[in-house]
Amino acid sequence: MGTPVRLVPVVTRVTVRVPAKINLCLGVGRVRPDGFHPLATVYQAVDLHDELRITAREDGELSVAVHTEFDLPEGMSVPEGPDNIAVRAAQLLRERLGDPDLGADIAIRKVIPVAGGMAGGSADAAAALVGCNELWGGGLGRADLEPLAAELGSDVPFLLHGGNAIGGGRGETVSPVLARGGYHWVFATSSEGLSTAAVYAEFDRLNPGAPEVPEVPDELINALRAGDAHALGRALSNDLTDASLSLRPELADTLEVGLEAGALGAVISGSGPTTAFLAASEEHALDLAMALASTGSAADVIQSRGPVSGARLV
Ligand SMILES: C[C@@](CO)(OP(=O)(O)O)[C@H](O)COP(=O)(O)OP(=O)(O)OC[C@H]1O[C@@H](n2ccc(N)nc2=O)[C@H](O)[C@@H]1O
Ligand SMILES: Nc1ncnc2c1ncn2[C@@H]1O[C@H](COP(=O)(O)OP(=O)(O)O)[C@@H](O)[C@H]1O
Repeated sequence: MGTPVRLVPVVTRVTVRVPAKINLCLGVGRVRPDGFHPLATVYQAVDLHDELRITAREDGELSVAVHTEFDLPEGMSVPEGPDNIAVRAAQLLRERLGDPDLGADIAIRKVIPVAGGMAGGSADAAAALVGCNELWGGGLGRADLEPLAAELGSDVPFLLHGGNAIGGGRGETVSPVLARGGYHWVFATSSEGLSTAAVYAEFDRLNPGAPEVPEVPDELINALRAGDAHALGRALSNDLTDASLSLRPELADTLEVGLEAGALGAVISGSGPTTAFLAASEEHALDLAMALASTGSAADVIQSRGPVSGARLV
């Protein structure tokens, strides 16, 4: 009989990369009794990544430090404490694993715009689930992490998957879309964030007759199946557009500039205020980016590609 063996983590530090998302279509139905809206959306994960470096601790402490690569929208901050959604994700996983001594120092390098409609917080939550599961030897598979992800936020489960996927329910049920091709995007960010809850509330005010069951347009699925960027550009849609424009009218000008500069399609990303423009090629994306940057209305103009994978250890 020797001394009891204490299980120690196999690794002491992991790095996880996690993408942003856009909604190629966002069908929104009438608000449910629980306050959420039924959605019929197609998510695409795009090549704009946050990176989380997570170091194990054995004293049950969870800390977070955030380094942003850009100026935050006015009046906006990313919490560096228990309110950070990456910390909430780690806490939830720890409860699921049932060991209060599990701890971690989480360092987030933020590249995804904050409060921009690109799910940056949700992405960090998905990354923290994947990273801490590895670090703590949790042994949970993606299917086990999904319910935890859904508890953290409606679009967290998609960030575990990535690619192109249909989102149903309140956005948390995710099924992959058979799709072909890669797409070139240009994003125009804003110096002012938009609250998701405020945009949904404005949607309710503007749409008392919203359908109970929203639908994904066939044209969009067909465009993705065919890998046809021109058809995809024509099929982009977002039921939150009027609500976002009602709160931020100047976004209409940005959409117009991109379309006049030849974008195949333009759409507000999720609840906004980031706007997304589809280009036919890398060169076309550069032309669009220059046209958008020259107006000076965007905080930043970013070229990107999609689809890419979800949260991954690197
Ligand atoms: C609009 C979307 C489109 O993908 O993306 P973002 O623009 O935030 O990136 C999502 O629905 C955002 O999902 P997420 O940001 O995870 O929302 P949650 O944390 O679950 O909810 C925040 C708030 O948004 C509202 N909400 C969210 C989802 C939903 N289907 N109906 C809602 O009404 C509720 O008021 C809720 O309190
Ligand atoms: N790790 C995080 N990254 C970004 N925002 C976070 C994070 N944790 C909490 N938040 C809070 O979430 C809100 C922004 O959420 P975010 O996911 O960036 O926007 P959106 O829902 O528009 O995609 C802000 O109020 C921010 O303070």
